[in-house]
Amino acid sequence: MGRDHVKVCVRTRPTSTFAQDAIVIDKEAQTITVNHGTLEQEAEIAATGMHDNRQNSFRFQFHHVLHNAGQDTIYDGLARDVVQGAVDGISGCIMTYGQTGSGKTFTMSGDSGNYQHRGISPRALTHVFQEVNARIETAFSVNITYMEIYNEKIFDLLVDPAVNATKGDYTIAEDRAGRGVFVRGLTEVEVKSEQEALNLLYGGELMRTTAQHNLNKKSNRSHSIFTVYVTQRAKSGVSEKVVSSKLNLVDLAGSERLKKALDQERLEGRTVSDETIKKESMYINQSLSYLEQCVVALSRRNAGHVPYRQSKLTNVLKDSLGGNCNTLLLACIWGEAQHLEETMSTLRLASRMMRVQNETHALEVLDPMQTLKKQERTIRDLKQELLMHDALADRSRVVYDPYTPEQQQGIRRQLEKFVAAQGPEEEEASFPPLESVRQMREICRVFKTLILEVQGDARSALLNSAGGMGEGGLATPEDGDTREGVEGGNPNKMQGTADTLVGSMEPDNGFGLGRAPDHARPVTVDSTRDRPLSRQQQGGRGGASSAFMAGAPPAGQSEPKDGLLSPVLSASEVGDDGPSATKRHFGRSRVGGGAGGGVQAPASGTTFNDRSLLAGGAGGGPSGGRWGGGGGVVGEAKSAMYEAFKQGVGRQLNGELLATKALAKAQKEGVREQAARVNALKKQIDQLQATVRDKRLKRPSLPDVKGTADDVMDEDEFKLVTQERETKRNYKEAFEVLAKAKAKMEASAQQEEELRKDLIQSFDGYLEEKAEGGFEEDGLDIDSRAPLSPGGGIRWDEGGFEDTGSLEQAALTRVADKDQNSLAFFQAQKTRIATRNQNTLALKQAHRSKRNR
Ligand SMILES: Nc1ncnc2c1ncn2[C@@H]1O[C@H](COP(=O)(O)OP(=O)(O)OP(=O)(O)O)[C@@H](O)[C@H]1O
Repeated sequence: MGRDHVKVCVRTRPTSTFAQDAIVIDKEAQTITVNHGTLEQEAEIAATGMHDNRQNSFRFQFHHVLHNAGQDTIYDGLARDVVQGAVDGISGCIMTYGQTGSGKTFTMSGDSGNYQHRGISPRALTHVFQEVNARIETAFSVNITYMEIYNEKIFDLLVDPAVNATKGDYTIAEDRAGRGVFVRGLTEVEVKSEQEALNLLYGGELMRTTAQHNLNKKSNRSHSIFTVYVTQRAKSGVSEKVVSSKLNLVDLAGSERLKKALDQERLEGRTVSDETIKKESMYINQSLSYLEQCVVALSRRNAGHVPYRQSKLTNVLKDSLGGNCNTLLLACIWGEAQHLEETMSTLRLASRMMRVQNETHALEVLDPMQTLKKQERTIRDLKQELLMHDALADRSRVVYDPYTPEQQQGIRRQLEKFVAAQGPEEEEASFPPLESVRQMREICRVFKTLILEVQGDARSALLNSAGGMGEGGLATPEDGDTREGVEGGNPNKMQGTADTLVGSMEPDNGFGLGRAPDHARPVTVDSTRDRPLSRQQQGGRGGASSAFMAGAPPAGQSEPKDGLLSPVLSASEVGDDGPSATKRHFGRSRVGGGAGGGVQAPASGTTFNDRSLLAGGAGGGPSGGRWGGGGGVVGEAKSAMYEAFKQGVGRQLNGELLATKALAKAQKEGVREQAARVNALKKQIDQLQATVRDKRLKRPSLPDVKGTADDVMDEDEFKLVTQERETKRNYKEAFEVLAKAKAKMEASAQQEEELRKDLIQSFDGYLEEKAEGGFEEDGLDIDSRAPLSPGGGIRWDEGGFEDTGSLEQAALTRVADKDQNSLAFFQAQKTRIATRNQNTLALKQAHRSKRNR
């Protein structure tokens, strides 16, 4: 076991405008000095020409400072050891930390379209499988999980995003003997090859971006954790030891301040509300600040309480921070002047991390199956030894199987003879011959039974004689006493059965039915009738209460000594609605409790509903995504591409959108006209009603035949009333037409929104596909439209039909010629692109069928 400090390295993102005056890197001493004065200080210095004594120069020392370093340097110089440790049985964790855009994802995952620029994760998988394949004497099992923590909620990246949306939150558990901290319920996939592992890595990344579209959450606003579990045991099966380790590859969310996050999102054209961004920033900052609190607590000489449980991130990383783990922190910084504040904060946390110490040792556990097998082998060997020993000692009658009832009876008869023997000679003759320790043990056991029987007989004889000496004197069969044993007038039988229990051995060598003791009687309805029922019993419903009513204690519960049946649930547990309602209540209160820190986690399906999707996606233009920034297509160029896309690849979809838009507009106009008609009719009704009312007030009253006054309508008034009735009918009809027209208009508007969203998504996919051209730079040309079938297939090309099997083979040969190790990466990319295309297609089809419903 060894104690090691967390290794901390700083990586600068290459930039042409590196703030050389403000950030001074000493590669020899591995230090960074930041000359960071506040704006007020600088203004003050400019105005007065005098420096104040506030510190504005900070020097940080790290294990490594890598300026303009390539991906190879990062992996071979830093990450390789951690991965090697994980294969050797010591868990490892590599974390990237820093502000958005500083190169965290580039460092961890790299460029998925470029083999040379692949990051730590794909390289680590190559490394792991190289070791697994090389160590032929060891049986490895490699399992993978991939998750992200977004707004303090865990998302499984190895399942469809829709599954995550319906699933409740996952729980974090700890297995001290094996895998350490893990997330219960997360999909864990066993992988047999590097390519399978790479497929999961890229598949998970694809899930992140798919969820980005569907849930409007952005991948760089979440923490992602890719975990590789390695279990190894000796193939020979001689050792029952199992060594477990894991490798956590953590890409943390951007650590910038809220204002910067807002500016950045706006710049990238992300179409979500400020509230959403604020909420994301709040969760990110909260979890990073808890991470910092843990690091501060751990960096103290005597680390007391470490607040791991405050956030999901720190809880999941519990054993990577101050636990049994080789931890490497890669702090990524952007060396430009405008990012100085973020750089300072990154360097501060990184330098604190330098003080954190971890304990590293391989975790060995015993495989229960192997242990059992080993013990079975030992027993078999020992039995053989014993047989040989018996044969040599002429003890051939010794048996090692359990004694049968007949053999036990034989011992019993011999012992009875021995007990009945008179004098030493008889005793000697009746003494059972001793053959083995096992036989001696069995003799003792049978002897014990005999003694207990005699004791029991003596006790019951005493009791019977005491009972017979009571009121009625000594009981005789003539007295009509029907007690067992007495009935037949055989005192021996009475003694023999009085205390012989059901299944006990009887003196005549058989198993008697005996008599169950009183205390062994089951509780009957009668026996509980007199007992007062507790409140819970009276109030309980369902299974538990019916068990009470039948008088039987609930399964698994014994009857309490005081005679009262114990309640299934305590009073506090049983609510008015019975036990199940109580459970529901607990469930709710637990949810409430889980939302600690004053912020309630979003209930699944609440935050990420269709409406928020519409709000984000239907913003009128293509969503920013990864294309919005980081050197991608920006602003006007992107709009121009979008326009071109609408006229080209997306023409059909755009045509549909325009037609639907026109229809929606015409329908809106129709609704407006119909609403005017309805309003006019309403006005007409009001006027008619007023006129009729007026007329009714003015007309004279005439006495009727019964002498009471009654209203008589003149012709004019009759006409008006008829007209009013007619207008009301027209109004009703017009209103119904209006309602139908409105419904149609809303459906068209919705269809328009969906088409627009489709168009934007297709555009995003189109851009991404274009960007896959990165392979071409490398000479690894992957055709994203070609079907991914190992046997090949036929595809349409400009020149006509082509056999893609031979094309694929040619591409593979080219890749292998260039670098044999890149084959798995190449294949995984093909799978990723094919999956992405399938996802896009499925998404479009789902939208279509929804629209047509
Ligand atoms: N060391 C580097 N060399 C070359 N390009 C880099 C380097 N670091 C970052 N980049 C480029 O900078 C851009 C932003 O990097 P990246 O996405 O890795 O940043 P990030 O810190 O992960 O940001 P986010 O928090 O948004 O995910 C990418 O286009 C990436 O290719």
